[in-house]
Amino acid sequence: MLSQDGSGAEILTVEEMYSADRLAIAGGVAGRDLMEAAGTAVADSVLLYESSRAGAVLVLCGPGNNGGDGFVVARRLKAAGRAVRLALLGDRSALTGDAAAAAADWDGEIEVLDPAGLEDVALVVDALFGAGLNRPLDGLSAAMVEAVERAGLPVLAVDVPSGLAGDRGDAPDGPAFRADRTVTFFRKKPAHLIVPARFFCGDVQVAQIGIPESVLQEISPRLFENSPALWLAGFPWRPAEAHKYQAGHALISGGTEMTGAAQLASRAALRIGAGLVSLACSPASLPIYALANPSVITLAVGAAADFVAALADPRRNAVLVGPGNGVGADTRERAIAALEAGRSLVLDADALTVFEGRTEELFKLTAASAGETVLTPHDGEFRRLFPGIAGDPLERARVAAAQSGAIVVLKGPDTVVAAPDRRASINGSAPPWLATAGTGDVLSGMIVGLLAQGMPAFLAAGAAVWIHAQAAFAFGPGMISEDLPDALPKVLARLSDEAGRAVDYRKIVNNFR
Ligand SMILES: NC(=O)C1=CN([C@@H]2O[C@H](COP(=O)(O)OP(=O)(O)OC[C@H]3O[C@@H](n4cnc5c(N)ncnc54)[C@H](OP(=O)(O)O)[C@@H]3O)[C@@H](O)[C@H]2O)[C@H](O)CC1
Ligand SMILES: [K+]
Repeated sequence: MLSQDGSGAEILTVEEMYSADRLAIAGGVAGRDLMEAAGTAVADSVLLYESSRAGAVLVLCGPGNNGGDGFVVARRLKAAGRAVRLALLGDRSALTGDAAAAAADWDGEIEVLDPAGLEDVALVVDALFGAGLNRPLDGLSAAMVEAVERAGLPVLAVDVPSGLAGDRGDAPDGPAFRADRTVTFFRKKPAHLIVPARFFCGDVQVAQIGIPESVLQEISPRLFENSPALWLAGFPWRPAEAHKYQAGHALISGGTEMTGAAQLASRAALRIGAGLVSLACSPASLPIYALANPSVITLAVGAAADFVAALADPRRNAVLVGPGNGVGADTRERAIAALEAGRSLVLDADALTVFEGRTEELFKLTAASAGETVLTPHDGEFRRLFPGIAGDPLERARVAAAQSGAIVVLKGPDTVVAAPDRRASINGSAPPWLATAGTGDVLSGMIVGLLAQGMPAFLAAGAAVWIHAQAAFAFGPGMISEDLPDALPKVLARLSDEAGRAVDYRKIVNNFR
């Protein structure tokens, strides 16, 4: 599942985090040591980033181990010479276990939580609730959130901003801190990545606190942060001795009116490394495609039957139907032909819309197909194709993948790639300017380009989503879709260095010198 190194891409649910805790403690790590390391990591983050602030750090401690972390933070900051105040929600006598031990090591005053007592405060450390939040904030904690917000004070959240449920990406049910920074432990949770929960966390830092990596074998998480750690080891770099047929052949279905979409997709498929790209289009639109895309093979295809003929060539091993194809029977027939031909297939845009209200027919075909299918809906297409599925993007993509037997790419600022076996990746960052016309066509072209090169669909979709966002970041604001395919090589070059392939390419260049 994970690339060989698998370094740190896993995302753990709250339940899995508690298991990691238990497994670490069962393996001989003392819970108190975990808490000491957690609190120290938070204190270090304050000292590193907030040292400029005059005024007191106010540590808000809750009744559990999140609060226990807070006692460690306060003690460490005080020892480092920072002005620190500590306020506890509930009674000190109610503290148990590691939290009680951490409180016993605190030699300062323990105030009662007081929304009115913020005047000399420069920074709030939120150690009220973390993984254990199980209901919306109310009473004093809710009042505290409001008072801190009104005072405009910066917040550093311990593990998860209080008020946010760690496993959910949707907006919190009640008040929640809007943290400038969150320090979490061992691995991120879904709330740290899924929009809008992610926006309450600010900059998320992951601290290692002594939980051994080996616990992951036992937990075997199914959720990952989309990053090269997940798929770089399986990225289809072109070997030195390769010829173009070894890098696959993508067949892309082009529309007659909207001729831009398939061109963007074709260029992107070539740029991501497909050996050949054939663009199947109507005879009337062929000159438009042929003139504008010299490196793309244009295929005159009239009725759907001709598209079936184009699929007869097994070398055309990956297919994309949808971008600019038009919402009509012909598009649906092309998609069905590709599914029946058992090719690796991306269905995007119109090829999704044409199955509205006909998902049973689609799912029968995707389940029966010998090839892997990738569906790439944006939110609107998703809701039309899967009207009955509710929840946050992660949950919805997972349910749709299970129902359709396909890889589902639910596009958004936190694009989720989900597989039928519940594996899923969340893309943690994409620039706002990526949401512009045509970028979806480029993405679907990148996915089919990687499928053509034999990359497994779950990893191909993840790699394409991540590289797509990075290319957009690299280009910067003002980017339009035409810029994206040509912005890919820079990201690929960076990745090839990261993959340690740089030596090969330099060797090749030196050979030709
Ligand atoms: N491996 C790690 O990640 C480590 C994490 N640590 C820290 O431990 C917390 C989790 O601690 P836990 O005690 O399990 O839970 P919390 O401290 O988050 O919550 C404490 C209790 O608060 C009650 N609760 C929940 N929601 C509310 C609410 N809205 N209002 C009032 N009270 C609430 C609930 O108890 P109930 O009995 O009332 O249900 C919670 O149990 C984790 O976040 C890390 O910060 C370890 O320190 C180190 C290892
Ligand atoms: K917290």
